[in-house]
Amino acid sequence: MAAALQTLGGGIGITLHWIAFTPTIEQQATEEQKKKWLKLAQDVAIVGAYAQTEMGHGTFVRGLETTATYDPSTQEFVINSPTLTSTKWWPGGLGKTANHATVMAQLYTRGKCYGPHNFMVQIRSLENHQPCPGVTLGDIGPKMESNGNDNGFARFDHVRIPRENMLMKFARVEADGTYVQPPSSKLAYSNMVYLRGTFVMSAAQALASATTIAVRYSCVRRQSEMKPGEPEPQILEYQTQQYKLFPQLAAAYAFWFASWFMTQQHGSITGSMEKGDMSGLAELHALSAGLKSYTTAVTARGIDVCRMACGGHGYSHASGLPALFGGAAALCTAEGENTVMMLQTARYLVKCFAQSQAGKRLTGTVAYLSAVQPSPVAGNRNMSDLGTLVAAFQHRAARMVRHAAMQMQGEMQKGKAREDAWNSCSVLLIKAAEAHVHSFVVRNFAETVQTVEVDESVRAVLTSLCQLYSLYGITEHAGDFLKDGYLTGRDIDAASSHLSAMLARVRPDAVALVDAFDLHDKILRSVLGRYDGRVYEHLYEWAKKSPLNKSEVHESYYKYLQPFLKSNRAKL
Ligand SMILES: CC/C=C\C/C=C\C/C=C\C/C=C\C/C=C\C/C=C/C(=O)SCCNC(=O)CCNC(=O)[C@H](O)C(C)(C)COP(=O)(O)OP(=O)(O)OC[C@H]1O[C@@H](n2cnc3c(N)ncnc32)[C@H](O)[C@@H]1OP(=O)(O)O
Ligand SMILES: Cc1cc2nc3c(=O)[nH]c(=O)nc-3n(C[C@H](O)[C@H](O)[C@H](O)COP(=O)(O)OP(=O)(O)OC[C@H]3O[C@@H](n4cnc5c(N)ncnc54)[C@H](O)[C@@H]3O)c2cc1C
Repeated sequence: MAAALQTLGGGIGITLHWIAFTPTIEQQATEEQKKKWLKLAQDVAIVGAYAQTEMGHGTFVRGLETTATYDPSTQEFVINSPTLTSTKWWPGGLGKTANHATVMAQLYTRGKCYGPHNFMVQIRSLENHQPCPGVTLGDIGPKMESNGNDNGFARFDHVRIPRENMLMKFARVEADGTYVQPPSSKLAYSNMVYLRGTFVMSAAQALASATTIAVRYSCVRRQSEMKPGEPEPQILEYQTQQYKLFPQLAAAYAFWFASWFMTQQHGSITGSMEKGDMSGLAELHALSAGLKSYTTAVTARGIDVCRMACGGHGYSHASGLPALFGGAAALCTAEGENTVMMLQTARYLVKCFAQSQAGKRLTGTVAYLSAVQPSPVAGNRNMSDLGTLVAAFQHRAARMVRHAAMQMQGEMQKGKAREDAWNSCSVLLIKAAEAHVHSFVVRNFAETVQTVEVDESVRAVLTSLCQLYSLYGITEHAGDFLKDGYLTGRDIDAASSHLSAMLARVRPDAVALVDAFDLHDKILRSVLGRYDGRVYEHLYEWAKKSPLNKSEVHESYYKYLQPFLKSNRAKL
């Protein structure tokens, strides 16, 4: 993944060739079509972009305006951008790098629209890289981060492609224009499900990078006096610094383990789908959408906490943290904007809740929804027991899902249309879905630390990290757990004091825990996070290389400052 994210130099980028274009061929092309394009893509004999989003639509895929109209007389599709807002906008590599693109377009045949489908379109000449006839291309301009990637725009003016360029593994158009339905219309979205799943690992890696930088730097940096007259301590000795960094470190491990589960689930469910069993698709979509949304949001916030914990040097590009934040922030929007994705998970939860109310036994990641007792059993809980912590998160999620679903039912009973009831409860629905994903991450973390094949001393450290992650979640969201009395004020106090104990428990292993991510300096690209800890010498060397230091007196002095100073002095 790190290699794939490596751009080939400023201004071009083939990240999306690897993580979106090539997987789309793998997942949506027929065997015949794979023979034609897959090896070319894998050998980078062609470079591709995944062109779905348009200037006017990103979230609402069914609202995309690009058209692919079938012409049976020539057995071709005509790809067209009918409006300005239909201009493909954002796809990575589309501006200057790619010579092919999978284009998501509304399929029209025999005068009827069959919705969004993927089409292979050559966009640049393989001889001179000039845009193909009818294709207008360009870069969309500077962005918050990742300016090495040429996110681009594309317009199509009645560009003709052979019928065989429709990716036809699921849906097909016959030579005479007959449309053949896919097993599910959502299979055209399969690449997005796959990519969302990979974002969970991207988030874990990003948070692992940020915590590696911040923890290592917090052992190098000495500041202030903890006791008068004593030497300045490492800033990691301050409990507040531990409270900032260790929950992020624990989350990095939690998300890393969640990405293992996501990858395994994706493999097994898509394996079943290959055999025609579509039953797992809804769960896969809900899990990938929710995990992508949750992990990328927590990661972006967590990276900024790490940046702030490193003081002024954290704000310098020398730390690598601003770039990491910018990249992680992109993950919150790309591949399905986080709010919309979490609402997709909420939609699945409401559906499952209704099924469980109707007596159906739920399975998979929602099984707990039918098993959790509505009546709280208050009492002195053992807040250091992982089973107790997992049960608390599941009870919280089940209560919030039930509450949101019942609110929606209540709105509809008052006569509101389902869509209006949904919208007026969508904040509750989002919070319930977040609680659901949070409970999954906690449960998965606990199950992984209890079963992973490691030395018992390592298991003990991972168990402490899992307790820390869970206790942090409970104290940060205490109101959710207190609301129905499932946890008492005493339980929350116990959780807080146990959390403090866990901070102190993790401290001696903090550097080992970040070293275990095994992120090379070349990947970290951070003076503060250097493995050898020689921060100050390298910070000075880094600064001296700043372009502003190429000359002792910068040309701007002669152009602007000198005349300005002169005129001000003349007035004295
Ligand atoms: C270490 C790294 C550190 C930092 C990072 C460093 C660098 C990174 C920096 C820059 C790079 C950043 C990113 C690069 C990576 C990737 C690039 C990005 C690519 C893209 O963004 S590609 C475009 C992505 N676009 C989207 O995801 C669009 C989102 N919208 C949708 O998916 C759909 O429109 C939506 C919202 C699901 C709605 O679909 P629709 O309207 O058709 O359905 P409904 O809501 O009506 O639901 C109907 C029904 O269908 C079910 N369903 C929906 N989707 C799916 C699905 N995919 N699979 C299965 N089922 C689906 C839904 O559940 C409903 O079912 P029900 O009726 O309830 O039974
Ligand atoms: C770095 C980067 C790389 C990208 N790479 C690609 C790529 O390679 N290929 C590609 O096709 N696209 C790519 N994209 C585009 C990306 O997929 C879209 O930006 C994303 O899907 C969001 O769509 P949008 O930008 O239209 O935002 P909108 O959908 O307009 O969202 C704007 C706001 O409206 C809210 N909103 C929208 N719908 C709803 C709803 N139903 N309920 C509640 N709130 C809603 C959203 O939550 C959001 O806050 C990339 C984007 C970025 C930032």
